[in-house]
Amino acid sequence: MSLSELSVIARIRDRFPGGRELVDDCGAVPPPLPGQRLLVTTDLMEDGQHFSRAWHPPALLGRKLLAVNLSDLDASGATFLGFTLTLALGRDLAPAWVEAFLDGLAAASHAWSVPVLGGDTVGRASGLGLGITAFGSVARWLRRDTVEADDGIYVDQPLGASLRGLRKLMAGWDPAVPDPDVAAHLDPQPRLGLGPRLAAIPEVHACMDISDGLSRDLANLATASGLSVILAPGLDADAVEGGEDYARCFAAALPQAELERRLGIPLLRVGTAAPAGEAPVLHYDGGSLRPLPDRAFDHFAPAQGSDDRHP
Ligand SMILES: Nc1ncnc2c1ncn2[C@@H]1O[C@H](COP(=O)(O)OP(=O)(O)O)[C@@H](O)[C@H]1O
Ligand SMILES: Cc1ncc(C[n+]2csc(CCOP(=O)(O)OP(=O)(O)O)c2C)c(N)n1
Ligand SMILES: [Mg+2]
Repeated sequence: MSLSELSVIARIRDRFPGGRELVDDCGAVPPPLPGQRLLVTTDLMEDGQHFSRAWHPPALLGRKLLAVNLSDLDASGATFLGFTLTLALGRDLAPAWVEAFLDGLAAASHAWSVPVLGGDTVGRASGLGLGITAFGSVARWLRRDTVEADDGIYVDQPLGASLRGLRKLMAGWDPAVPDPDVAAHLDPQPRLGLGPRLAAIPEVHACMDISDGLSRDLANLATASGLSVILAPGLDADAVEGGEDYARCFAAALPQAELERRLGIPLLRVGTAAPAGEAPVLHYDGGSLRPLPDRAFDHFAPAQGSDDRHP
């Protein structure tokens, strides 16, 4: 394949579920299931900002691009209807890189049974911007703004591995050498399907996915819901700073053991909701409750791709 707008679109038509329908100015979003609502989410990934081409195998990057978008839909309780794909491709990209990226993304869209509905392909001088907008159907929308005081806040998988993987890659780790942290960063595995199961439990009041890290995402839940979250004791620094873990993070008024029994998976308690206090997230520091600083990745910090972006 030579790199051209037509060759990229031809490969998408050939390889993706729904690809054969890409013949018009517009695509059609499948209707939500009867009685359900249509949800939409968008995430953009930029070279140097969300990933580095220097270490990210292209097929895994394609898979991660879809995974992070479906993770948002799933955390809202939705099942997947389809997605659009926007590609801004630097003229210096090797055609083989683009092929591998598209093949990884196509394999993921087959695996998660979610068709491509449309998109756009443009060139740019250099660099790479990758965008997906994904649509879903939801019976009960699990939102960020419906946490209730005294809810326990839980996640469905350990946090911090992706950040450790990123640090290793920045320090020169060879991505071909197997490592669980590096794998968590390059190829995150959100537990897709858990969101709708959580939505079916009335005592689960709210849910979101962990993309920015607990220190920011618990604040997102707390602020949206007009209360504070008290961080659970005993979490390590990587779990609190974290980011890109793509765990489901949910608020529930049921004991942990009962939730684990119903869901059939172990959970990690990360906090407790309380009436609004001094800050959105509070933690125990030497016996007293203090505001938890925001340790999330800063998109607008000046240093490109260095650790200074984590304040
Ligand atoms: N440029 C934008 N235009 C409109 N809405 C936006 C824009 N950027 C973010 N949002 C909205 O702001 C909210 C928070 O965004 P974000 O923190 O990126 O969510 P997430 O972590 O789930 O991707 C979401 O409702 C998102 O749709
Ligand atoms: C080269 C590189 N630098 C830094 C990071 C770390 N990083 C980039 S974006 C991000 C947070 C999540 O991205 P964002 O676009 O804010 O996702 P959203 O909350 O919109 O889902 C993190 C931890 C990375 N993955 N790769
Ligand atoms: Mg976003």
